[in-house]
Amino acid sequence: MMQKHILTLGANGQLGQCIQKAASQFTEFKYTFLGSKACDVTQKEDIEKAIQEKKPDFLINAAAYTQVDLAEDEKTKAFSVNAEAVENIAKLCHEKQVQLIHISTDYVFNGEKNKPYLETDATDPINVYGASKLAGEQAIERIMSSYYIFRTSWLYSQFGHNFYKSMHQKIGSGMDLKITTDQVGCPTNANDLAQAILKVISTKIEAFGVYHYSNSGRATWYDFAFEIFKNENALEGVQLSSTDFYPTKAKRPVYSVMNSQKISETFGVEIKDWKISLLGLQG
Ligand SMILES: NC(=O)C1=CN([C@@H]2O[C@H](COP(=O)(O)OP(=O)(O)OC[C@H]3O[C@@H](n4cnc5c(N)ncnc54)[C@H](OP(=O)(O)O)[C@@H]3O)[C@@H](O)[C@H]2O)C=CC1
Ligand SMILES: Cc1cn([C@H]2C[C@H](O)[C@@H](COP(=O)(O)OP(=O)(O)O[C@H]3O[C@@H](C)C(=O)[C@@H](O)[C@H]3O)O2)c(=O)[nH]c1=O
Repeated sequence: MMQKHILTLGANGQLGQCIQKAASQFTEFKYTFLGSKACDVTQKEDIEKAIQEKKPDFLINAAAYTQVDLAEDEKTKAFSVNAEAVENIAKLCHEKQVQLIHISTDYVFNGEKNKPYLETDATDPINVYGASKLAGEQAIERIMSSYYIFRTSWLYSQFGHNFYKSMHQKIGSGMDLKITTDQVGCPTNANDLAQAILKVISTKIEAFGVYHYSNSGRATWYDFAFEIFKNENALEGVQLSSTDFYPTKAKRPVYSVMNSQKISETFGVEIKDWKISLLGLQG
């Protein structure tokens, strides 16, 4: 049987690098990884060329504009990558019968709920990044049916820029760190997400649609920072304190814990506790 081919765009970002790493555990597939230089998703002809040349069965779109605060001032750019480019990807995937795997965010919700968000809950983004990601989701839903949209939250890993790495860099610095308790969500190890994505594809179940995938449990950003330093026995080396207000340009949802039961029941994807998964990365 012909090996199925997975094309990943935005391959040098945090998730893209985690997918490259996870690929070694899913050897039944052939892979192509293209970064933003090889395929700029805002250029329709770049996507067209990549699909034409590689003829993938699956396209994972790991490309995104992810700077939540800057997006407030760069609305056009955020929408260009997170919405318009996604619309073109969806059109081309639909035309060429490529299954699309797209990643979205907990920031599509307004945070007014107080129990974990379900896929069926109403979206209502409160910042530009969230609005641009929602527009991307809606374009896919309008254009095609053979898609997976995985909404995830608070991604971190050994790759790229993320909260875990910025805290880690402060170990032993003696710095005064004030970390907010004003949001409750769930840190998610991007390596776990990468494995979940490949696992879903490998099941061949084809139950398309929107799925929530995060690690389990709940945390504030302060809890997350505390756990990072604790795991390194480094609580002494910084001045860590909590604050209930850390001013930022973009508003963020006060509550964005997601319920990942649907993906777990449909595909048998394992959902790890966030503290255990973090320890796995640090231990
Ligand atoms: N990070 C997080 O906390 C969360 C992320 N998500 C979603 O998960 C997905 C992966 O995020 P993550 O890996 O963390 O993000 P990163 O910012 O680490 O990676 C995004 C990648 O997209 C690339 N990219 C940006 N613009 C373009 C473009 N025009 N053409 C091609 N590639 C482009 C970037 O490349 P370059 O740097 O060269 O521009 C970068 O490599 C995204 O959809 C994001 O919205 C969801 C929830 C939480
Ligand atoms: C650096 C720092 C941040 N904070 C606060 C600011 C903010 O409210 C919160 C999180 O900070 P960040 O800006 O790192 O995280 P943020 O960019 O909001 O992370 C989000 O990224 C996008 C891409 C997503 O999709 C979301 O799921 C989520 O992961 O922590 C502190 O309280 N103290 C600090 O020293």
